[in-house]
Amino acid sequence: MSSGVSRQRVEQCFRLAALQDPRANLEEAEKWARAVRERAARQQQLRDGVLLSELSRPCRMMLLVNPQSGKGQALILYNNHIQRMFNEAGIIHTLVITERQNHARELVKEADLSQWDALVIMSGDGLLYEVINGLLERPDWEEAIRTPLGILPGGSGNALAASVHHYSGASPVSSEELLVSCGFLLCKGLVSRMDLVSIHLSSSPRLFSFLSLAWGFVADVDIESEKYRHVGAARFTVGTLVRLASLRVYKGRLAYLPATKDHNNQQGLRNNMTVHCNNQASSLTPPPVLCRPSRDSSCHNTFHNSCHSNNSLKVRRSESTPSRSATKAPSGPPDSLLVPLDQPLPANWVVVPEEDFVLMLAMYQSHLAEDLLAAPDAVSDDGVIHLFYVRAGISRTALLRLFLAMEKGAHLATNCQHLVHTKVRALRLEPYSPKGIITVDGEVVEYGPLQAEVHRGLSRLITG
Ligand SMILES: Nc1ncnc2c1ncn2[C@@H]1O[C@H](COP(=O)(O)OP(=O)(O)OP(=O)(O)O)[C@@H](O)[C@H]1O
Repeated sequence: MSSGVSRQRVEQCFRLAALQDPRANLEEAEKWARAVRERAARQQQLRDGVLLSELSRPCRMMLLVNPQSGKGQALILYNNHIQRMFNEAGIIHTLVITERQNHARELVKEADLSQWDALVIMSGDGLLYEVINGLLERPDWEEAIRTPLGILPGGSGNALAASVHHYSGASPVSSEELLVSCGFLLCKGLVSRMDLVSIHLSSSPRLFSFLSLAWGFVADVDIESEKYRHVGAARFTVGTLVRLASLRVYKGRLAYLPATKDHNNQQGLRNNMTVHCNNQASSLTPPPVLCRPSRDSSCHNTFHNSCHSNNSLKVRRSESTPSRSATKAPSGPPDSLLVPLDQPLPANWVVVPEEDFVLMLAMYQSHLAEDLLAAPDAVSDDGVIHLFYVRAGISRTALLRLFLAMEKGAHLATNCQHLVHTKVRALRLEPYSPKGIITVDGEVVEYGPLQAEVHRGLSRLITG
């Protein structure tokens, strides 16, 4: 009744304004047409299952801010941009300033989640990692992990924020504009599903990752560039150049369970808490694509799907800080595709023939950092791990070209014969090199054998 009355009033206002100022007619009509189009598109997305729901109004958010993230400006950015935006949008939010590592994790483990419509993180990706793993450590994890999560970029990597912006269809923007864009998307409050990947390390509890798993060049740059944090996102460029000068080869065995056509066809069929599994399905995998010969003489022939990846993210590593994998194991769903790490792989897995790598990167969101579009066709809940690896033998020039192309997501079109991209549902990595770095969501974990399995749409993400 009241909404009918208010709609009548709005329509009258529109007609009145149109009559009074004919010059504004076109502008006004375009505004209305845009609003109608956007609403229709949103409703279609809700029907298609791309969007799950809208946040209820008024909305109550817990906003977790890491004041140390990025250049230490997160609170200033909140005061300058977010506070007013949220107030105008009628979002009731409680600001929680994190004080130390694992503070956010402890908070969400204990929180009465019925009081919150969403948990929003204003920081780099590390704080969201803590929140997700904290939610999955709760006895009521099945319900808790469905709490809508939001991200506001406050770090120097901001990969998830850049991915959310990308999923909204908007063009790339600068850091501060990214913050405003993500704030706006949070105010819209449209909720999608987000894949999580469970990761087993040899002697640490299972952990959950929402962004990436890296070994070799990418992980090295990520960690080594920590010392250049003061230059912001440019630290990855500096780190890449430094690491290129001392390019290394890593030995190991990589194997994976391919994503199947069957699985991809099921994209519209959403399964809340379990992954669609088909252990018999490797025969349905698309045949490997022979890459076109590259004009770059440093690249040799190979097979497999084309493509590749890059570098970066932030990471805070300190000897006095417990490692990411050192905390209590989350509960969470079972891993139906994995056998124990010390057992042979199931027969339907593919073992990569090469044993010499420059990098391995598994991505489940589109961006590896604000300006690194590593997996351009990834969406938040496609149920696949985008696996990239670069075989040894690539020249420094070719590797640099890949990273530069990645800024626009064009690395997949460079036809580099050393770059392989394939979509998988699970993987196992056994490094042979005695030393190295492995990162999960941009931070260091125990170095050694590991395996991972994607859990489709396990969590909820506000994507706008
Ligand atoms: N007040 C604090 N002081 C120090 N560390 C904190 C504080 N609050 C949270 N942390 C920890 O900082 C770690 C890194 O945070 P996060 O990744 O969000 O930011 P960042 O490292 O600055 O981001 P980026 O890598 O994008 O630069 C998290 O693991 C978190 O536990």
